[in-house]
Amino acid sequence: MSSTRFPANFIESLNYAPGFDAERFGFAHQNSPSPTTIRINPYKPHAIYKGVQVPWCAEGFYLEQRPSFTFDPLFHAGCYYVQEASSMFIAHMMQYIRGEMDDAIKVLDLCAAPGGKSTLLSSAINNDDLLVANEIIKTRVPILTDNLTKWGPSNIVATNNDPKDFARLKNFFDVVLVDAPCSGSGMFRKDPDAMNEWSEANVNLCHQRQERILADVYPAIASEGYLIYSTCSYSVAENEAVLDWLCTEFDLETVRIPVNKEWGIVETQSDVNKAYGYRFYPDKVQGEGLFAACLRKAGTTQGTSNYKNKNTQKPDYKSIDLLKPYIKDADNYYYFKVGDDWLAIDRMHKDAMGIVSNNLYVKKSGVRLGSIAGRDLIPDHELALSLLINRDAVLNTELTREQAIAYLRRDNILDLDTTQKGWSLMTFENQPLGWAKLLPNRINNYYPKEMRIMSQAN
Ligand SMILES: C[S@@+](CC[C@H](N)C(=O)[O-])C[C@H]1O[C@@H](n2cnc3c(N)ncnc32)[C@H](O)[C@@H]1O
Repeated sequence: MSSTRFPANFIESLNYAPGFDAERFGFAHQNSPSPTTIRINPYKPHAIYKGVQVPWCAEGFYLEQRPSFTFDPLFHAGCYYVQEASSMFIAHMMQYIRGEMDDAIKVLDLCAAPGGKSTLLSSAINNDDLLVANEIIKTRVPILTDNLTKWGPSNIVATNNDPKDFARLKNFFDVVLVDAPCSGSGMFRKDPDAMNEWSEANVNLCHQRQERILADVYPAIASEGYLIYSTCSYSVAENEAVLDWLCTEFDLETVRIPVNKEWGIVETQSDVNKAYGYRFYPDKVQGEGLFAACLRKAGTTQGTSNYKNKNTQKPDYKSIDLLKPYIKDADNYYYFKVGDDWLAIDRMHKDAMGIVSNNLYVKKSGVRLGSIAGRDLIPDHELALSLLINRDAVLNTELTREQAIAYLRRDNILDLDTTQKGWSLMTFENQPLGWAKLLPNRINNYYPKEMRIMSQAN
């Protein structure tokens, strides 16, 4: 048996990492393949195949095989997200701390693309809560917003900002998740190419960047609010050492998260401040490498509620009345315009969204409904996949699997027997995929070009 070739000094560098067992760790990398896991969307219930449950996440499941997700219409409908099992532990942390807070909360996912943890946080919070999902790298924002669109809720705002911009929102967020960019050793089994990037020097650079990101966002955490910090690195420098630095530099105290011993998670404490952290090793859990920790900000910080918020849009009741039939519980939403398009967000999030959009670069807020031409709504893709759509107000056309794949490729849909005319939701197993316009002798496919299936294999 040949052994996995880890980068030079990698194994030695982990000798003091809590719970690290070089032999078992090497064996797991050589002999046990990465499990395939999905997390189902609780807002889009569907009888999809569910395997064995991920111990720390009620919505996570191990699959026996890796199917072709690209050619599963339910994947495109947002019925589930393909996510590595250890990462789902953030849902367990979020549920625990959500239980400690009574009122509606505002949550920030600071390093959010492609959106795995944003969709996970979205499932762990209430409708009264607001999630802001931020990504610094502009080219990574579309994948984030596409995944949020597919997931469906309307209580999410996506932004494209540098962490330092969040200093403008002092004491604004009750929970901040920093899923930090890291040296990536936790992904070595799943993605062996990641080993080429690893070096001790890079671990140190990552450590410095992690401190910078955390220092930048710290002012945005509310008094008595929570910071969840996670990496997919095994290195102490990127994990426990960062906790020690946080506890020394800022008014933060450790939060111990209850974990079941049988889950195989290693609970650690940092050297100096004894801050709790949770380590995942592939030889101890069915999942990849992860580190996660939770800290709480002391309740003494003086905040300001004097945020920049100049929301001056006057309501256009004629247009809003035209939109309302398309929306379930339509009076619960605030309707506003961006360019020609109408958007809707839960009424209780109007002020918070106003503050966010006056201070940050917003790329998506609530649900984009579409534009109004004459007395008709030209519906947006976001509306089709959202949870707020009133499906009784529009046509619904059910597709076979082959037709659904053709639709998702933006090909012609063959053998579609329909006498109905107008805008229609195209559905597969009753789950909306997007819009098409049914015309007397053809169908116009409005599935977004940039989201279409490109791959030819099926
Ligand atoms: C570990 S990934 C996030 C994965 C994501 N949370 C998920 O679960 O799908 C780290 C993210 O941080 C972003 N990032 C890179 N450099 C950054 C910086 N200096 N400040 C903030 N975010 C950064 C990356 O673009 C990347 O999207």
